Amino acid sequence: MSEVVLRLTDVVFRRQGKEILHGVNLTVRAGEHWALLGPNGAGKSTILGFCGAVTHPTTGTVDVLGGRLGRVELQALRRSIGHVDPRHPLRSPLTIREVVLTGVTGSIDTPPRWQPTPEQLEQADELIALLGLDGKAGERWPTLSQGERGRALIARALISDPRLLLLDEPSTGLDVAAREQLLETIDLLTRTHPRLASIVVTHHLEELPETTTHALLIADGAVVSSGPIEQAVTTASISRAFGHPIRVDRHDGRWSARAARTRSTEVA
Ligand SMILES: Nc1ncnc2c1ncn2[C@@H]1O[C@H](COP(=O)(O)OP(=O)(O)OP(=O)(O)O)[C@@H](O)[C@H]1O
Repeated sequence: MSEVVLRLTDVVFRRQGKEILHGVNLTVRAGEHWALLGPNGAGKSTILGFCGAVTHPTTGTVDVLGGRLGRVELQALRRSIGHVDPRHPLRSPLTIREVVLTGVTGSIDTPPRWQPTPEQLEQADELIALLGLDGKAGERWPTLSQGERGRALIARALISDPRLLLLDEPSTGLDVAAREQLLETIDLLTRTHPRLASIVVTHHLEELPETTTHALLIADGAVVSSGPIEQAVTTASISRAFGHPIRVDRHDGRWSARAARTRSTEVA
């Protein structure tokens, strides 16, 4: 079996007298691609905060890349985790190439007096091409579409050669074509980076990459189902998690969900 990249054991999280997570278990291994699914307020971002070595659990343990949160230096751990956040707080008009290079420095802006090595520049350009942004390396952040920004941020995350890639609602704000291009790119990573493990957070089954292997479905801070995606994502589990009768389908590797309605003709 592949090595464990991430393990959450009996994780409980309390804030302001409220229990937000009630004992979550999750084991992610190298090469696995997880979806973290659930309705608004279920606790997805909170779980992603542990995976990204950003927050500590109240009780329970979180082991990320062999280091236990609370015992290892978080900054060092974070360098091995690629975190793609669509709300990336960039203010200055960096070019795509510069944005990708901020993945080397782990900063939002290019640090003063920092110069990339020729190898880092070459790697940035290779990733820019891999992410389908060929010929756009010199274009500036404010002029980019949401889809281009998303792909630039994935290149930024990959330049530090992470073992774990976290994608927080990567399709938010994308039109259908941009979403499909992004999903194709994420699928491509399974071939170019076969050891990489990933976790995609989403509310929408339609936004799952075809290459998703596992899913953790949560509702109200508790696990509804977890495991290989075909077992974890079913009409019953999704209906339970979202508190509504939802029919789940899969066609050509892609998932879809819609309300399970009884047609009036069938009722008659
Ligand atoms: N630091 C905090 N203090 C108090 N409550 C918090 C804190 N962090 C999260 N919560 C609460 O915990 C619950 C889970 O939040 P979380 O953001 O993890 O859910 P989510 O599944 O990511 O939701 P969404 O899909 O809306 O982004 C919410 O009710 C939220 O208000």
